[in-house]
Formats: sequence, structure tokens, C-alpha cells
Amino acid sequence: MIYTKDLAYAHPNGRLLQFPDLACEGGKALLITGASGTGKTTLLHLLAGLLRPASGDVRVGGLSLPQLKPAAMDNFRGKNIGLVFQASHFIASLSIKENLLLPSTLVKAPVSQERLLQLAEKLRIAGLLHKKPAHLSQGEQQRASIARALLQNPQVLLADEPTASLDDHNCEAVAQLLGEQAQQQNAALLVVTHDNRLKQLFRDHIQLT
Ligand SMILES: Nc1ncnc2c1ncn2[C@@H]1O[C@H](COP(=O)(O)OP(=O)(O)OP(=O)(O)O)[C@@H](O)[C@H]1O
Repeated sequence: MIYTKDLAYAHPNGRLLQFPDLACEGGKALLITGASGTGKTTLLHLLAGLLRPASGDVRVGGLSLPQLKPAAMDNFRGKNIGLVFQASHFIASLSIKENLLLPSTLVKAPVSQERLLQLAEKLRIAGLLHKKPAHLSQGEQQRASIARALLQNPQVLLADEPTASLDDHNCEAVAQLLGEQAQQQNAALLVVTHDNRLKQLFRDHIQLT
């Protein structure tokens, strides 16, 4: 479960952004849309504890993220929050498997080979694990980045424009996969986007203005 209360953020030299309260339970999905500049990315970074709010609260599983010290926040994020972006940000010289395992190594929470293979099978990337990221299509890279985000079995899955660079077929497939996987793992899924195609695919929706 993730929820926010009276959340506001002041960009350095920028205006104060105030956000509507939101809540999403494990296994459920929430779509967050809004025109360019309304603060979608800022909100997602606040939800991930990558930015600290000027005021208000973000709670994940009852824990208040703004109260955590930076190192504790990094550790909590690594174990409890999965992130998916428009670009997959893989390290080019590492294989997909090595890229997937890297975050787990960093937070010293190793995952089993079995878990990795199981997830890779589900996301149809099992045959691609030994390849370098550049040898994967965009849709395959996006499925691999979803696998990376889910590997730690996070409480919350946050996706920032996960479908913006995908064609209609891959857009629907990726949205469906995100929803299915979050539901199966009982993670709260929050998707931030200006991709109107997603409005038809997610029932719960809030719009930033
Ligand atoms: N580093 C920064 N310093 C100052 N202002 C910023 C900074 N980053 C973003 N902003 C401002 O904060 C507001 C929200 O930006 P944000 O990137 O969160 O919007 P967005 O809805 O994700 O936009 P887009 O859809 O174009 O990516 C904008 O008005 C932007 O100009």
C-alpha cells in the first residue's frame, strides 16, 4: 500500500507543486496523467523517495519516506520499490542477466537463479539473458526492465512513461504485463504518463492539473 497526504514539492528556483492525495493498495493499479509540466515526473520521484517533499507525506507499507535518512531511503527503495522508465538505462557492457542482478547486489539482497529464471520466462526474455542490451528490441528491453523492477518482489512498482516509445501492439502488451505482474506479486502499480492509449487500459485514473 502506498499513499500520499498533502504532498508538495518546491523545485530549486521553481514554483511550488502541490499534488492531490493518492492511494494505491497492493495488487491494484493507478494511472496518473497530466499535461506536460504538471509535475508527473516530480510526483513519481517523490513516490520513489528520490526527491524530498517541501511538505506532506508519502507512506509505503506504513513507513514515512520523508522521515528516512538518505542511506536508509536508498536501501528501502532497493528492496521495496521497483522502477520502470521509458528508457531502460541498462549498462551496455553487461549482459541482460548481469544488469538484472545488479540492483540486488547493490542492496545486498541476493535473488535466487530460480526466481530470476521464473520471472524471465514470464516476461519472455529467458532466451535473451546472455545478450547485451543493444541486441534487444525496444519491447524486449522494456520487458527486461520490468523484470529488473520486479526481481526484489517490491511492495510498489512505479513506471514513468513506460510505453511512450512503443508501438500500439507493444504498448498494450507492456501495460498488460505491468498490470498482471503487479497483481500477481501483490505490488501497488502507479503509472505516470501522457500516453492517452493507457487511459483505456487502466480503470483507476487521476489527472494532474
Ligand atoms: N530541476 C528543476 N528545477 C526547477 N524547476 C523544475 C525542475 N524540474 C522540473 N521543474 C519544473 O517543475 C514542473 C513539473 O516538471 P515535471 O518534469 O515533473 O513535469 P511533467 O508533468 O513530468 O512534464 P513532462 O510531461 O513534460 O515530462 C515544471 O513546471 C518544470 O518546469
